[in-house]
Amino acid sequence: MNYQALFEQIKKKKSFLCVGLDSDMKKIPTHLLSSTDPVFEFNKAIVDATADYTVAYKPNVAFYECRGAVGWRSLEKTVIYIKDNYPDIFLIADAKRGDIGNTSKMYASAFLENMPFDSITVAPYMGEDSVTPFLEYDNKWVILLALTSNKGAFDFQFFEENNKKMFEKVLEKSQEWGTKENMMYVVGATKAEMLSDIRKIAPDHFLLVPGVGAQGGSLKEVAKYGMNQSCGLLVNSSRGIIFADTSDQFAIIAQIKAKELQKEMENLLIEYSIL
Ligand SMILES: O=c1ccn([C@@H]2O[C@H](COP(=O)(O)O)[C@@H](O)[C@H]2O)c(=O)[nH]1
Repeated sequence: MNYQALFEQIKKKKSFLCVGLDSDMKKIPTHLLSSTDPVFEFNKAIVDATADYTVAYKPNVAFYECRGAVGWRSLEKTVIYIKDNYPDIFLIADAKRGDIGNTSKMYASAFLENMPFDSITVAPYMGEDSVTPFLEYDNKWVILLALTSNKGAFDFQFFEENNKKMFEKVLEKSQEWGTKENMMYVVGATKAEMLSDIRKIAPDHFLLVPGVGAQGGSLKEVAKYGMNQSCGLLVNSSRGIIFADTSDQFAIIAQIKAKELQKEMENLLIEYSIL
């Protein structure tokens, strides 16, 4: 999916929501546990309930990898199900990969070639040759960690040299490798006030913004400081939607939560003249 197609989806659905499929086996509703693949059944129900309100899904690979081959199979079935049934929805592998070039090539092939993901999150720490192998696929995206939502972000990302913070250097330098058509950045909703400075360095790029819902970030603040003329935002909520309820009503409650966020997003898209 390219930049314009993503923007068209945002306008069509009046939403810039990304639903995070952090499908922790320990939280799967008990009535699904007797099926052969409870995580896939859970994801399928969540996807069918929320697809009208979201433009992206983001399975966090950790929740699948931790279960070995069975988990990988659930992940693969989930992304194939989404691509087959909702082909216009943007798929993010939240895998936070990045290694020497020769190894990054293998990670890129795993997620962008052998599974139908549109994008993958990548850690920038190892620099250019660790990132560029992910950029070799047409219509696929790298989502580079810039300023993360967690407390540990303050350990390295604010390190300053020549008046430039490390995350600002990441935003600036990486624009030599990719463009707004194949690179996005992760910026945590918990640090929304930093978005206006980030927009000075990356005015046009899409930003993947996790941290609303369970981590307490404010959607309003994110839109106020981060929205650009093409919206430029994919705001993720995982636990706040998929585990809002863990009874046999989980899918309908997830739908209500996704619809609430979509409605808030619609109002913000109107307020900032995108719709
Ligand atoms: O800075 C970051 C980068 C990634 N994440 C991931 O996003 C989701 C957030 O889940 P919630 O349940 O909505 O808190 C999760 O997969 C994180 O690993 C992030 O939170 N912050």
